[in-house]
Amino acid sequence: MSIADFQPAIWTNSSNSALKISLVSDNAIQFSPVFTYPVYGDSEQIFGYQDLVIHLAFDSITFKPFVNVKYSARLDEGSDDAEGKLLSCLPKDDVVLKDEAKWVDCFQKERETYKLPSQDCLIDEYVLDGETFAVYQTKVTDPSTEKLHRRIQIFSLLFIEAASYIDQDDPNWEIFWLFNKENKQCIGYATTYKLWHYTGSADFDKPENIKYRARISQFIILPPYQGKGHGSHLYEALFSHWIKDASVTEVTVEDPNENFDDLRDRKDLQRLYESHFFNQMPKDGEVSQEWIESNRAKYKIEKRQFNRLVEMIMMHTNSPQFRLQVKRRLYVKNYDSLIDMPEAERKDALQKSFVLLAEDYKRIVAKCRLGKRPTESDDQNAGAKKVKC
Ligand SMILES: CC(=O)SCCNC(=O)CCNC(=O)[C@H](O)C(C)(C)COP(=O)(O)OP(=O)(O)OC[C@H]1O[C@@H](n2cnc3c(N)ncnc32)[C@H](O)[C@@H]1OP(=O)(O)O
Repeated sequence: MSIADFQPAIWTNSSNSALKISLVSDNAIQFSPVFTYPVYGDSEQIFGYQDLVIHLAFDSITFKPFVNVKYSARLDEGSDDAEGKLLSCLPKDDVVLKDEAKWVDCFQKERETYKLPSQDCLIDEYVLDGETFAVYQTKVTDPSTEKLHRRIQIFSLLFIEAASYIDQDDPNWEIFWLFNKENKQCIGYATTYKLWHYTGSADFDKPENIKYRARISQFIILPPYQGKGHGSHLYEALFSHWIKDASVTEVTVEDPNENFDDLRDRKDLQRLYESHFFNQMPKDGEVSQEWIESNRAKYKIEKRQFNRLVEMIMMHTNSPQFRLQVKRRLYVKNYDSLIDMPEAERKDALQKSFVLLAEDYKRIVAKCRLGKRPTESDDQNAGAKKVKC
């Protein structure tokens, strides 16, 4: 060994690059994780190996897991346990290690008896590119999907920031599953929870009137199936389901990221457009918070989101009150930081936030089918930087 062989850098691997995930059907589709810190720690590094590759493969139907860790050299002392750390996030005694033929044999046997959840759990179906996809709702404890959830939940850790495993024994957790109905492949899933919503003593005294906020916790479309409209369909299926459920007062989302926010904005706006809400908006003057409150309940959209949607509609319909409506809300929201500023500085800060927000709204509206074709300038705005207010 030369001196260079003892330098820590050559024994240090990025866990995001080393981990290769595959979904296997007739062929294998390989992709990389976005986050590995829940598995390998905050630095997302694995020490003690050269040329480290960690193969984590799943059968695309049963999700039977397979792990094979390969490297050209490993330090005898002080190296991380690349395999053990990954196994601790996968269901115990379920993973096939190294023996690929055994793994293929196992999942092929499982496939023979593998079933989708029962028809009672079916809440929606749609056809995309000639194939039928179905959304099923099950409790996390449901025996029909419990095993699948234990296997697939690592995708939440690897693709959703700050995700952690949900309590597998708490039946209040529900999962909305998206499957390709023809080949039984799981396309994605959303974990959800209903939180009790106190709506006053009258309802409180009658258990049959107890209300809930439905919260989307983890929402994922598996990487090979993204960008085809499945996320939009799954979100719409969840929302339609809760609109019909009288016990649900509103739909909330836990810690959405930018991509999810985009999808949610587009779908919420489209739904309001299709229910002719745009025509019901007050034509003149500011849209009052009382009006917003009385209308948002009907659509089960949470307050901040509904305010933003109302503003997007005002912009889209060229309401002369759009600017004032946005600035009023931003002023109230940022009151503590704005109040101590000199007036000119305050106006400038509000104007800058308004311009950024309006650009963002244009970008979102341009992606929706709201009865007019997107213009060339909409397309240019589509690349605008995203700022959430
Ligand atoms: C609450 C939370 O969990 S927040 C975390 C959200 N989850 C994640 O970030 C995990 C990783 N990412 C994902 O799971 C997915 O990418 C999601 C959930 C964010 C989006 O799901 P997708 O199925 O990719 O969404 P969908 O396909 O409906 O829309 C995404 C894009 O595809 C476009 N699209 C929709 N249908 C089609 C189609 N038929 N052909 C081509 N493009 C399409 C949409 O216009 C959209 O475009 P954009 O990227 O410019 O906004």
